[in-house]
Amino acid sequence: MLTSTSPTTTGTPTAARAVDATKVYGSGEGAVAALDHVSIDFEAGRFTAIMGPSGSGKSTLMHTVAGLDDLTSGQVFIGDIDLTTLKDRALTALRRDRIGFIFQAFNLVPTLTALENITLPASLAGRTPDTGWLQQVIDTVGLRPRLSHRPSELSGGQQQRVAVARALAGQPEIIFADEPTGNLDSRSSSEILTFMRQAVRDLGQTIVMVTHDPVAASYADRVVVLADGRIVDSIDDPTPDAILDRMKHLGR
Ligand SMILES: Nc1ncnc2c1ncn2[C@@H]1O[C@H](COP(=O)(O)OP(=O)(O)OP(=O)(O)O)[C@@H](O)[C@H]1O
Repeated sequence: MLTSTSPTTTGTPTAARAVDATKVYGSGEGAVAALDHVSIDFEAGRFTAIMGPSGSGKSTLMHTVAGLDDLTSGQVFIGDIDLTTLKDRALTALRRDRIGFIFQAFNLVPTLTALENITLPASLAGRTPDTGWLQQVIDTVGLRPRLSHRPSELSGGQQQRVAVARALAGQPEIIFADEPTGNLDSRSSSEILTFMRQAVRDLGQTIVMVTHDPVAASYADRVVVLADGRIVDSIDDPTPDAILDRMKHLGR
């Protein structure tokens, strides 16, 4: 894991970065700059939250850095690889081999067991997951007693734990999580966020998470705040109060 990260000027390896990234939707008078010359490093082995008002460009930033959408100008890197130079097939392979995803809707396959769902990406890629690692992930997310259950036999929180384990199982260089607790009650949310936190602390995982929730964001090492397609703030070791306070200063 984390083999091809590149050092920043501060010496901290970055798992992903955007350089002068701009994304414009539409043209002429109707053009919207969803990202407006954004440059940011996502450091390896850290948990970063992306916050900002609705329409500020959070999803666009995540989707372009994850290679799910292209930029109008600028560059995005996963490790040392400039995604803007890759053709579709290479991009698909890179997403499959090096990136993990967790979505708000858990996106599990209903006919497969929890264990089969966890190992599905590796199976599709023709790989056998590292057994020791898989066991560690299963224990980290506390799923051992539920491995033979199908998604319909699991609570929402348990289903999202399966999705977290699925993302972790392939030892991706970086995991992108899009509102991963948006569909969960507060208890399940705090469980999932605790697992994500643990994965960063104990397993060295890199996670980037989009969220609207200051409590969810407070589990991160750093919160990056977007407004109108630009990065307007960055908060280290955030607390919910500190985040709320800084968001208030955005005047929204
Ligand atoms: N496919 C699209 N076509 C046109 N405009 C788009 C498209 N996708 C996003 N936008 C616009 O780009 C801007 C940023 O959208 P984005 O979804 O990245 O914001 P967001 O911060 O994730 O919002 P939310 O919190 O509501 O999900 C918005 O003004 C949005 O309307």
